[in-house]
Amino acid sequence: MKLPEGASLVVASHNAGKVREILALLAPFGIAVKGAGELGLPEPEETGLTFAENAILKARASALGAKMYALADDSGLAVEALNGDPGIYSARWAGPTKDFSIAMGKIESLLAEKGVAKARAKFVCCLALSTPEGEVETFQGEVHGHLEFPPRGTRGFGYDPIFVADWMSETFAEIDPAQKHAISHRAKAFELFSKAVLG
Ligand SMILES: O=c1nc[nH]c2c1ncn2[C@H]1C[C@H](O)[C@@H](COP(=O)(O)OP(=O)(O)OP(=O)(O)O)O1
Ligand SMILES: [Mg+2]
Repeated sequence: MKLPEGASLVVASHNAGKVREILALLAPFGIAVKGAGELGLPEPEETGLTFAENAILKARASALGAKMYALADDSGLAVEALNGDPGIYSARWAGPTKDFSIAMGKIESLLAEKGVAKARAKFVCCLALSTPEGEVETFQGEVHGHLEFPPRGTRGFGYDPIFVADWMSETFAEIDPAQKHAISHRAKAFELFSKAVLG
């Protein structure tokens, strides 16, 4: 589907780090963008069992609530040796206070128990666009790499301080945001989204 000329878009996320990245990716397209928070839209319960299901339910909730086009992002870190955990539960592993040092510590201890060093992992991002009527389309991207402990870097958000992409030596929290936008799971999903919807 195409975003109609002049239509504005709600970014259906309550995660400030994510919203910052999506706004940066959207910036070159000159679309009027609003945040779900500023429109007072609720944060729906993420009852889906896949990234796509959760992205769709978040996009629909904002689109129907605001009567606007809405773009949602469901994403997470999947660790191979942990059978893909935390996966769609990546935000929930950080607990109600959203403390990612707890979540990263949990991954570190689970890997230590298994005796796994430099665990293979990937970030996954599924973007869902909903029309004001609730018709949806999804776009998914991944970036592959491994985990390093202890966490390093102060940029980015979430699990960025332990993730090192293939062919890189710095974590996602150490690199320039522009470098992350060149290779990230979110950037890859956004590339598919922008070609299909904004092109
Ligand atoms: O680029 C990333 N760099 C580091 N960590 C990341 C990234 N992308 C997702 N993640 C982790 C943290 C985030 O909290 C969780 C997504 O969970 P997810 O439910 O999709 O988002 P959320 O609850 O934080 O905000 P919201 O649902 O309102 O969009 O995965
Ligand atoms: Mg969430």
